[in-house]
Amino acid sequence: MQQTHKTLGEFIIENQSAFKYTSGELSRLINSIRLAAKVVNHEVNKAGLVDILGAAGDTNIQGEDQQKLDVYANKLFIQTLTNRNIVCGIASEEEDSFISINSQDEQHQNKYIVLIDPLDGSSNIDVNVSVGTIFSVYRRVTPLGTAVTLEDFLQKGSQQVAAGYVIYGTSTMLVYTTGCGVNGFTLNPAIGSFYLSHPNMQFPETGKIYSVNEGNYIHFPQGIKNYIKYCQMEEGDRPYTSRYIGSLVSDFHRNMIKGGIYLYPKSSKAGSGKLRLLYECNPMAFLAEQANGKASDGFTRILDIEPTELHQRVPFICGSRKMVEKAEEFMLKYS
Ligand SMILES: O=P(O)(O)OC[C@H]1O[C@](O)(COP(=O)(O)O)[C@@H](O)[C@@H]1O
Ligand SMILES: [Mg+2]
Ligand SMILES: [Mg+2]
Repeated sequence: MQQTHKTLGEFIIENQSAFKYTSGELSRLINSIRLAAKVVNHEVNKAGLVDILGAAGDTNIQGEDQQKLDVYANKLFIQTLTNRNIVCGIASEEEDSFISINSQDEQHQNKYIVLIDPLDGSSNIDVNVSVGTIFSVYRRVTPLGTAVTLEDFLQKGSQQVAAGYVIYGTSTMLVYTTGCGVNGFTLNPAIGSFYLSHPNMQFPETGKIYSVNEGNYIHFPQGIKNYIKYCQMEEGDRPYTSRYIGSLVSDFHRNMIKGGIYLYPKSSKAGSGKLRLLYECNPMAFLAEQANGKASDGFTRILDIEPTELHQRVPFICGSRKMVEKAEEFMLKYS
């Protein structure tokens, strides 16, 4: 990475005023995510994976077998955000309930909460395929200096002040928004700095890639079945290419660069879909909209959904605006 690219730190300082929400505290929060991501990246890539690969032998509240790396990443992000005394609460895919971080000392009246999927794409961990981390940041709604409550976490996605992901792939990137566009930073592992490599990332208005687990096809609503057939027809700009990595972060990242649509619909197997609203769909939807893309459950804008519980799942359709609108047309017409 030539030195010409500015570092994440330089970018934040330069854009302090420009960002809609960036405050010094929020910048320190993003920097904490960056620090933790570097350590997780090291573990994901280091030779000594034997000690943190494989199943941890537990299951999380979702009933999913926890991989050691899920547990390791979860502990690391929670520790980093707690020790740097930047947030007043954390909710994680790997924790049954939210964690209240009470710092009673006066000067630390932290106002931000973080919801996190510490390791996204868990099924890829043992097979050396890219995985990610997803985070979502809100201002608390209950009084400063008190213990956070569930109300602080059950906010609509439209209330987010920041959201982003880390992708541990052929290179490691931090991609985030604070409400004024999406910027991507690539880690130069030789010196441990993230450099602005993808300024102002935008979804192409349309694309030729659709990402869905077609193994669930027979369980999909009729509208989704018909949309998938539409993608495969020899007509107009189609057939599209099917690309599905099995890691939301990786499929989203590729589609944002090349143009495409990601679908995880509800099905007779997964009644509300698989992805969690608060720490997967909302942050990815915020990023999508900030990059001129779109995200819905097939009918409702993801960022407008009123959350009812911490780990609730919703159907998720996200990507290039025209492709999402076409899928919504099929959902409206056939479901
Ligand atoms: O294997 P499936 O059912 O297609 O699900 C794949 C999806 O599940 C996920 O792995 C869910 O995320 P977690 O790995 O964090 O549980 C997404 O990253 C991915 O898009
Ligand atoms: Mg996930
Ligand atoms: Mg996960």
